[in-house]
Amino acid sequence: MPVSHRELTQMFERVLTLSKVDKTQSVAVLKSDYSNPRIVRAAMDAAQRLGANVYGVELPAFNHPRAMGMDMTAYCGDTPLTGNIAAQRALEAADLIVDTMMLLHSPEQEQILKTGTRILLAVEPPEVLARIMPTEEDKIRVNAAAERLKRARSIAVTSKAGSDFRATLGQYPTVTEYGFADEPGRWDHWPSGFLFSWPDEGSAEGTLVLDVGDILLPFKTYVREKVTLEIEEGFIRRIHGGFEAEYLRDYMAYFKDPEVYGISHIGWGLQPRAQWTAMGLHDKNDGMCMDARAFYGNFLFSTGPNTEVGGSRKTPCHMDIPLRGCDILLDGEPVVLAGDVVAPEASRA
Ligand SMILES: O=c1ccc(O)c[nH]1
Ligand SMILES: [Fe+2]
Repeated sequence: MPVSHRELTQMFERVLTLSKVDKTQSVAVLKSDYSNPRIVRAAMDAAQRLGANVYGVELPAFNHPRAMGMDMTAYCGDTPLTGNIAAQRALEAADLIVDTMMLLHSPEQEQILKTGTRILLAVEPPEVLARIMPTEEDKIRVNAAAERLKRARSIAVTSKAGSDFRATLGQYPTVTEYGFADEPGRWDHWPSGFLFSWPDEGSAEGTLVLDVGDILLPFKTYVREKVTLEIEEGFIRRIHGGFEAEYLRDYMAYFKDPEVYGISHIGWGLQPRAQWTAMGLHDKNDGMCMDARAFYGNFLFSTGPNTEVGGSRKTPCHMDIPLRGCDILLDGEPVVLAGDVVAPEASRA
């Protein structure tokens, strides 16, 4: 439902406070032609009310001629910031950037974070921001799960639908998303509440079955008939099923890039305020549907780029695919069983 400007500003004051914004800080609000002006205004007002030095960085939108759709997660890598060194310097000067245009999965984001600047992505509709306000408790739970994932050397995912996937872990870092950017060099996304890593290169193997009700992002569709992905040596080798399988095959083939079939970040959702059902109540262009990525107990896997953790796959095609009802085991020990979080205890809602 609609959120008033006053409430949206107060929400930003709360989340920027959690992100350690105060009168000692400088805050840059990064925007482009397609940013939600209400979010830009609320972020600017809230940062000023917290006493920070506030400035705006506006970049002309960048449309890649082959990108399809409006979802910024669909076509990754090049952004309105790409190649604009002066704007990047202006952003690196900030203690915190509120990103209302999306730098995620771009090399520039990593370069900026390496300077110690924090980045908070905020592009979802105000109603979603309000329903999934981040809390210190979310941080504690996500970090508890991250302590377990950091130690893991293998992951196995199975489901009644027929998934039987495994990979080794350790080559790449664990990434947490709990909704506020409170530590130097941290990127986070409001709203969120999940964690992930990447399979060791070439180690992802087996089958992932997208069952009825699972979600395909950025298509923003619920699967209606099973799609089976066969994975060997880190890459999807076969996609079969009915219409959705054909649609996914054709969509990925469009990029004419073998790297689109690489398995990207894999992890699970820990946000009880995110709902599997929420996507059905929004238009495709309302936002990127973080409910689907963060809902409690999902297995979220993705395809394509791994540049944000130093990988070599800089393909633009990125699919985020959350599955319900999976068992997720780390080193043979369950963290999720039948789509419910079972361990570590400190991560359970
Ligand atoms: O918060 C996000 C959003 C998209 C994505 O691919 C990862 N994390
Ligand atoms: Fe993703």
